[in-house]
Amino acid sequence: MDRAAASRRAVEARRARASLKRDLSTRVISGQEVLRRALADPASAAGTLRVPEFLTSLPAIGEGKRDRILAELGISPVKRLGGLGVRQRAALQEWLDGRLPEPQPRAARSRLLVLAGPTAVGKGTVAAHIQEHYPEILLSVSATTRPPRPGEVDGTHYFFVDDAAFDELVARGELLEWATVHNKYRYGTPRGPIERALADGRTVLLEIDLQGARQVRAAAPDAALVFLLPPSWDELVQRLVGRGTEDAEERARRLRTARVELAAQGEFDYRVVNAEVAEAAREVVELTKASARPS
Ligand SMILES: Nc1ncnc2c1ncn2[C@@H]1O[C@H](COP(=O)(O)OP(=O)(O)OP(=O)(O)O)[C@@H](O)[C@H]1O
Ligand SMILES: Nc1nc2c(ncn2[C@@H]2O[C@H](COP(=O)(O)O)[C@@H](O)[C@H]2O)c(=O)[nH]1
Repeated sequence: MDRAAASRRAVEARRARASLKRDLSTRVISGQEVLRRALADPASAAGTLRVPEFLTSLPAIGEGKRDRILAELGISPVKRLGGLGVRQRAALQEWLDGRLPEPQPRAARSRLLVLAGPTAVGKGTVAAHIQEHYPEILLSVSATTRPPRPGEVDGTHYFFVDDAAFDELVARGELLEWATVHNKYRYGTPRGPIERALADGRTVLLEIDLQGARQVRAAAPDAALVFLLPPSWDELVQRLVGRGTEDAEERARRLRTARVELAAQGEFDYRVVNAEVAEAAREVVELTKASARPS
């Protein structure tokens, strides 16, 4: 293999291990399953994961605890999961089996998932990707008083309504949550389709702003809140400008809100970086899969 190919493979392997560690820490995958994969294929992402990294990716294990476990099991910190000897594997397996079950994350008890994040981070793009590639998940269609952008279709992207119609939706209690976003237009989540989908056992995704996410948390404490992050602030600005749908004044207004939203990311159950749309969508969907598990 030439040097370039070897370096590409090394980058891919690092990415696969990072993704596995994320899945472990969010309990999308169990430690037992990772160990099983490592033993089945020592060259896989699981097999090439170092034992200390594996341990600290497990919920509630910090560096101190990790070092005590390694000493207790007699495993050297340089060992990879796929390179463990028979006795070490057995010791690690026994230790994993003996761990108290972790409390399930919030998502594991809910099928209502909220996707929020600053303007232009890609919420709509990621949500659209999910709608196209994972049709089993219902993407809620919001009502808004904002006028449609070119190409936006009533009933598909939003229900575009005037102020009087929005007032009626609020008065009749037909919205699960609503907010004035960026201090300008009102947006709200119609309650009916969500309640019907949840009653049918479907998972529902809401793409809404921070104020709405807080209201959903209050109304449905089991809902899982996911915050979508940009790779950097500059990239966020670039995406907003590149989208080309707002004038300079509106962009400035949205970026002011973005700073407030970014400061609130700690309120969310999960954070997903949208560097690449399909990968971010996959991460969100993994959370919805966890959410579909019976508690
Ligand atoms: N991973 C990505 N890499 C590069 N560009 C992206 C990525 N995700 C989204 N974009 C682009 O960024 C722009 C903003 O995306 P989008 O409209 O989905 O953001 P949003 O979070 O829904 O914004 P808003 O809250 O303002 O409605 C779009 O032009 C989209 O194509
Ligand atoms: N609270 C709610 N916020 C919503 C809802 N639908 C969309 N949004 C958020 O509004 C902004 C702006 O959207 P845009 O389409 O004008 O760019 C964005 O943050 C959306 O997430 C809703 O039903 N409730």
